[in-house]
Amino acid sequence: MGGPFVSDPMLSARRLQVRLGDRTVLRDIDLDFGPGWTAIVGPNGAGKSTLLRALAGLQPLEHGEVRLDRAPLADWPAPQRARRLAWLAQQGEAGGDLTVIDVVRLGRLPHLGLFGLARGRDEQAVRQAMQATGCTAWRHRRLAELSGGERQRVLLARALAVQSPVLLLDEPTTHLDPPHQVALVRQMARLARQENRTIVAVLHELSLALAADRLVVMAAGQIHAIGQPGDPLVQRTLVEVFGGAIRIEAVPVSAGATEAAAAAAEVQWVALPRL
Ligand SMILES: Nc1ncnc2c1ncn2[C@@H]1O[C@H](COP(=O)(O)OP(=O)(O)OP(=O)(O)O)[C@@H](O)[C@H]1O
Repeated sequence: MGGPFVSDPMLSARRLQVRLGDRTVLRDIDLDFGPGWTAIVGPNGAGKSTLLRALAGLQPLEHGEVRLDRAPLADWPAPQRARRLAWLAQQGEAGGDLTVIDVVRLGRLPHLGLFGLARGRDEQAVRQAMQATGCTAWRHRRLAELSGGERQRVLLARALAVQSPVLLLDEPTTHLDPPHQVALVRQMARLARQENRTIVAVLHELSLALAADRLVVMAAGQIHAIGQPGDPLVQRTLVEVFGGAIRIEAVPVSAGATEAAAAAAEVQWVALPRL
């Protein structure tokens, strides 16, 4: 997946423009997303979350259009759209009195048949999502009682339980410890490569983002570069938008614990602070 255009996109944005208050926070965004996982990176305030919200149909646009499976997002009936596109918000809600398993089951709501009856397939999806995020053991605890990282894993499980072809994740690694960050990256790579899912994740952890199939580098409401993590132009732009505060290095894949994040690649790219 190279530039902004992908041959058979699941999700497309054309000439997106968003104004918030008196500021244009997204300007003329053209992007296509097909099967694979894309990381959106850039400095605070670059417009990453606004872009993800726009892609999810949650952000009013000044102009432009988002298409899901070639049809305008606004034309999709809500349940069909919710089956095709799952979303993890930046700041997960506390969840009130709901237990973990009930929260994850919410991910199956768009699939429920007549009278809201859950089928075996729904329970299997819930089980798999809880296993993938390591929250099976707390399934009967209340979401409100969990730590920040535990809650994030439950909300991730809810998004995974949808089993949607398109998955939009806003800072999914927030509060996660390193093993769970790596597990999530492996999970995204697996879903993208083995199940052909289209995954778009806003990430602040640049070394995790550099394991993606494709990076979108944003700053000041615009896209500054798009390409594979090994692309020198993408790497140069990444260093530039962060004001030279980072450097990017190649690490041989056999070098250690983060090996799996790079999957089939020969090297893994890591971003290090320039101290
Ligand atoms: N309601 C609002 N009114 C005016 N400006 C807003 C409003 N909400 C957000 N913004 C501005 O829009 C810009 C983009 O915000 P956004 O949350 O998309 O950035 P981001 O790249 O996700 O940032 P971060 O890395 O800090 O999460 C920021 O400059 C922010 O200050």
